Amino acid sequence: MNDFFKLISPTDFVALFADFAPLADEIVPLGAARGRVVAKPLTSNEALPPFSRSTMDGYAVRAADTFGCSESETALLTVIGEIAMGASGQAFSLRPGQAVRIWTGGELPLKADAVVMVEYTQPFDEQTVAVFRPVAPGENIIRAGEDYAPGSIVLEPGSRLRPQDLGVLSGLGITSVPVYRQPRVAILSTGDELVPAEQTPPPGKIRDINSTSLAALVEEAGGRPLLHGICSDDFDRMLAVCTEALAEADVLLLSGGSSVGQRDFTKRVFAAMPDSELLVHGVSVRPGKPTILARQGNKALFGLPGHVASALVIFTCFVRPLLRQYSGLGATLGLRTIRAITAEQIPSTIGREDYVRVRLTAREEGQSPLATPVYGKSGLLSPLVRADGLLPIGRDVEGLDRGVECPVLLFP
Ligand SMILES: Nc1nc2c(c(=O)[nH]1)N[C@H]1C(S)=C(S)[C@@H](COP(=O)(O)OP(=O)(O)OC[C@H]3O[C@@H](n4cnc5c(N)ncnc54)[C@H](O)[C@@H]3O)O[C@H]1N2
Ligand code: MOO
Repeated sequence: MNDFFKLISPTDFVALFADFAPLADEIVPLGAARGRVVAKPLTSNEALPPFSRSTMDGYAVRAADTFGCSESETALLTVIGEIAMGASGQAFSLRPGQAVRIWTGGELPLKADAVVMVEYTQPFDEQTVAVFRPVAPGENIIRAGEDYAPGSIVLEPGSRLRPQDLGVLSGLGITSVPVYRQPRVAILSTGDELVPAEQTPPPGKIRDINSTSLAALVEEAGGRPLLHGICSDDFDRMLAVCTEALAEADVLLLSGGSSVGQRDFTKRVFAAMPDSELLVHGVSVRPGKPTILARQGNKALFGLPGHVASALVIFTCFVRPLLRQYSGLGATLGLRTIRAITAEQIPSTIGREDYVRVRLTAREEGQSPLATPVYGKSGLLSPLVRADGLLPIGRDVEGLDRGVECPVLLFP
């Protein structure tokens, strides 16, 4: 009996990733840090903003001087000067009854606690401005340190850097960041029927699809794909190519090249690699049952099913969480999930977790979208192209009725 049938559950599969350590950290400049994952706490050494600033064009005032003023009873304030943009406001200190002309973003003068918008003022004479709407203390200003106080933690380890995060770091003068190294993922397609996508396949051959879709999936998940092309179904050749590819990588993805009996072939290649250990040979999911996982120290080797849709689903459910584990994000799917309603009855077989490809149709506002299954053999990609996400149906569930609520994992 071939040991395809020693199936591991998807949960047990993902649990294995806890034994893979996140990769070491490295320092990268801010310009190259988008999407990278922070490896150490980032703390502000200074206040942001560094000084109290006006958020409007107008007059910096002592708010109390404007209390009770109105259109019929204006407050008359003496204008003692103007703070040019980029000049320090500390050149002025307001005494009661005084104001200073200020622009959006300018540093407040000493003793000022609010800004009156220019629209609510009128010049009275050369040195006096009439204010006809009162302001409260703190109005129209951002206080020093209101964004971040000195010593506060700005980003915790495990944060994936988004544009707004990078903006804050640059505001604080943190121009390089410690981040986890990106996992390097060697991608190898195998099968004597495959030719590179640039070539016109002769009869009996097809173009390599998996290399391209897997490389894009790796990039999207924050890894760095290393393409190794196509390898023929030859044990010695494959052992040499896999060994060489893994030497430069953290993960090896080997897709196809081995139906049933020949699956042992991938297993034998992985087993023959120095210091390797076989962890999984078959997982109870559909599509993608004939999946192999081996490790070599902290490196992982995946034997992915050759069928194009199966390879994609297995990447999403298993390779992606491992890449996240290496990147410091934890072994999670990292996909957005939404609640949807099944548009029709969806059958499923007991014993295997089904990942049904579904298309979502919006309904009226406030209502969950409808999930319609897009059926198709796992050798076809068009169902995945038409689908918006995957609807997991548990191992012990026989199927879903029409009209039931279900979670849908959205494709990234
Ligand atoms: N008698 C049985 N046959 C098969 C079984 C089974 O249990 N008994 N399992 C089926 C299932 S399920 C899957 S999934 C596949 C597993 O396929 P392999 O991983 O062994 O890979 P291949 O046989 O090489 O490929 C299958 C299919 O995919 C095409 N392929 C492979 N690589 C690529 C690529 N890079 N780009 C495009 N297409 C690729 C290949 O030409 C085959 O058509 O086995 C079933 N068979
Ligand atoms: O398990 Mo296969 O991956 O159904 O096509």
